Amino acid sequence: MAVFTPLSDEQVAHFLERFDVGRLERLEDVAGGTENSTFFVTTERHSLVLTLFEQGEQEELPFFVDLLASLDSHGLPVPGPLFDREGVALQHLAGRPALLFPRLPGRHPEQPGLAQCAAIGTVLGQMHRVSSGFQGSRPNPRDLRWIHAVHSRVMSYLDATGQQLMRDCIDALDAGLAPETLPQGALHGDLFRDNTLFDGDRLGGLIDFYNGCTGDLLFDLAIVINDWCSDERGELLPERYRAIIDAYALERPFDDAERRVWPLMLSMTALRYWLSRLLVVYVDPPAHALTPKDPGQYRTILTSRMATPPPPLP
Ligand SMILES: Nc1ncnc2c1ncn2[C@@H]1O[C@H](COP(=O)(O)OP(=O)(O)O)[C@@H](O)[C@H]1O
Ligand SMILES: N[C@@H](CCOP(=O)(O)O)C(=O)O
Repeated sequence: MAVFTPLSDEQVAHFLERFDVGRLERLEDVAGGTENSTFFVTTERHSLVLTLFEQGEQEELPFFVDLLASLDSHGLPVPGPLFDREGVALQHLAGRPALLFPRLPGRHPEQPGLAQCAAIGTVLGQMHRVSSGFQGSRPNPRDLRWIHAVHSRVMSYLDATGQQLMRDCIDALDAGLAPETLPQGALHGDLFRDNTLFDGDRLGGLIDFYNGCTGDLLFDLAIVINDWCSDERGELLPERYRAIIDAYALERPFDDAERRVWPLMLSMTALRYWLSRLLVVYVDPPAHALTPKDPGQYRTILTSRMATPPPPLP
């Protein structure tokens, strides 16, 4: 379930009066999602999504509004926030910060086909190309410094092999990644399949930008590759990999530093999710009872990335 703060039709009808969207026709709770309360809102003229922010860094919300509005203004398929008649996007409803978005079409792809992989590579490359000019700043909260800061909190929950894997990965990142300077820009920060919508092979859009930040563009691509292209054993699926990488490179070619660090970036983002999932399971469970995501999946992916270098970037 993903409605932690229920809303009545009356509350939402009253809220919508601030916007030029027409009268409320239907309000539905959205079952998916993990952090915020999400509602589908149908008015006389629009299909919308209403999000109430339940947790997280609420002072960061203006950054997310600016980022989405900027990407939307460049014609990227993202839900650009709606502004009310006074030009304000960020609202309050039922004691929570609230945003209203257009509802994008489609469903999350579980087993993405090659056309879907190419589409996500293209749009991520386009997004990175325009986002390098984005003026906002939110340093990546899940970078190498974060890994250094939190890994000791989960070590005692790992067996000896897991501890060694984590140490070896951090040592490799310190030696090979830390000294490099990579192309920068705004990132989605969590572009898993379940943060995309597809109508057949047509990309409906990218959603859930609440891990959005600024930093190494390659970090974003590595997250996509690990989620979209890993099999049960954590190994890369070569056809999906090629489809994403080639489509991305046509939009934003890689530089030499990115080619050098690519294997490490895949390991780093695998470690980032292994760690964040371990923290949820053992250290800092969320306030709401939800089934936690399996840390073991990302341990398996990291083991594979550390053992087998990926095909090089073009
Ligand atoms: N703009 C949108 N268009 C269509 N569906 C959306 C949109 N935003 C969210 N959703 C739906 O709501 C679900 C939860 O949204 P999400 O932002 O991922 O929540 P959470 O931050 O709680 O994980 C998504 O999986 C998707 O089905
Ligand atoms: N997609 C992530 C969940 C979001 O990451 P978080 O760091 O914000 O918890 C996953 O699959 O673990």
